[in-house]
Amino acid sequence: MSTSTLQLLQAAFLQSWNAIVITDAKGLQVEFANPAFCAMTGYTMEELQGRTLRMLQGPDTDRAVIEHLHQCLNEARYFEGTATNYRKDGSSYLVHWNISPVRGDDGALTHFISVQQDVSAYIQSERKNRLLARALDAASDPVMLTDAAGRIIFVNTAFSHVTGYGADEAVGATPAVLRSGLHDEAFYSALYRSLAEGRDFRATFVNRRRDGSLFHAEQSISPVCDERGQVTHYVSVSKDISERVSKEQALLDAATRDPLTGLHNRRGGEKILAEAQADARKHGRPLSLLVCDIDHFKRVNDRFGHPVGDRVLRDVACMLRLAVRSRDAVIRWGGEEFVIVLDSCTEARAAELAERIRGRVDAHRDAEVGALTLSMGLATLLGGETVQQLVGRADAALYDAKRGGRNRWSVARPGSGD
Ligand SMILES: Nc1nc2c(ncn2[C@@H]2O[C@H](COP(=O)(O)OP(=O)(O)OP(=O)(O)O)[C@@H](O)[C@H]2O)c(=O)[nH]1
Repeated sequence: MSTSTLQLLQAAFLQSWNAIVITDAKGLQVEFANPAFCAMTGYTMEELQGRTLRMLQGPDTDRAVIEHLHQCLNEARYFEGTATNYRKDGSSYLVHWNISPVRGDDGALTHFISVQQDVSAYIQSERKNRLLARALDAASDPVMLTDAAGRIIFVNTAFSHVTGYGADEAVGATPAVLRSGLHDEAFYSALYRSLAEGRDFRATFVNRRRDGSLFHAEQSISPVCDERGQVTHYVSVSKDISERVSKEQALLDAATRDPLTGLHNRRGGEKILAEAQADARKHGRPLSLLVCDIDHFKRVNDRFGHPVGDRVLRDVACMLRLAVRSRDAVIRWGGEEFVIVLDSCTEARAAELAERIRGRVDAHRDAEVGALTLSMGLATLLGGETVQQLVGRADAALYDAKRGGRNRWSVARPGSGD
């Protein structure tokens, strides 16, 4: 070997970032150690030379690894392992190392060379990652991680529990699998804008489970950036608030529903009417209103008692509900009076419906009460008319029907409710 090759090998040995140590053929006494090895162990070359590396072992050094090492040395075989070692100052570190036998030209074993690496920081960060992954998995709220392209790379157990998608199905898919179709484009534009600007996006999402059912989730989506500020991932943490929403809905229903008939009550009805009027104006659609009143209802109460009167109210409510389209709102306006809001319905069609309702109720025979009839007032929204004016005209038409002999319907005249 030329002098320059030898010099090169020596420089490589001395300058290597990896710790290198060369022992005798028994693998016991140190013959050479490079500066990286000295730095890692805290011993000087002089302190190491001629001594065995057993001094690096301590109470936490894995015995099984050391036993395997001895076996390899005895059999002059390659060894690789990881164990806790101790520096001169007593502090410990995790070392991953390998040992290779070195043979002379005649094939006889002359030395062992060992290349070592302090892997404490790596193992610690691995352990921390595992701990974090376990903590995320144990979290009671659903967590989802996606890559920068929006592909799901992790979901926790709570996510699977809430959505019905197992990790194996979710990973590789996109969060679009949860889309309910109930959010408009403006919602998603706000979401994408927020994330593109590096800001968190928080909102109540209506999501769809794997079985098709819907759930409400308070969701927070945050971009995660690398050291250069490039988005690498998105983290979504959510809270299933379906229970809260259904409780709120029940409270809202209690405030806007009539407990006897299950129809909208006057409060809910007024809101529906106001919205229907605004909608009709905006889209130039016709809006008709039917005010229905049970004839001589007082007599029902007086003759059969209040509970029978209640039951009759429920039955009439049911007949009205069945007579209209699902988009039409039936409201218990008060007492024995009902209002039907007929969206996109002309006066002519509303009149047909009024006659159909009248006929059905008239043909019905109540098991206890016998015959029942309804009187109705019909009004169709006029240009510039308020909800109050519309209801006023329908009421006036109802009054006409009552005066006209009951069991009939009347159409409101313009200006009749004033
Ligand atoms: N059972 C029961 N009766 C009610 C309820 N709300 C109002 N009523 C009764 O409905 C009756 C309405 O009587 P009136 O306003 O005189 O009207 P009517 O007897 O139907 O006569 P016309 O409307 O003129 O045909 C009253 O006896 C009220 O007590 C209710 O929730 N349950």
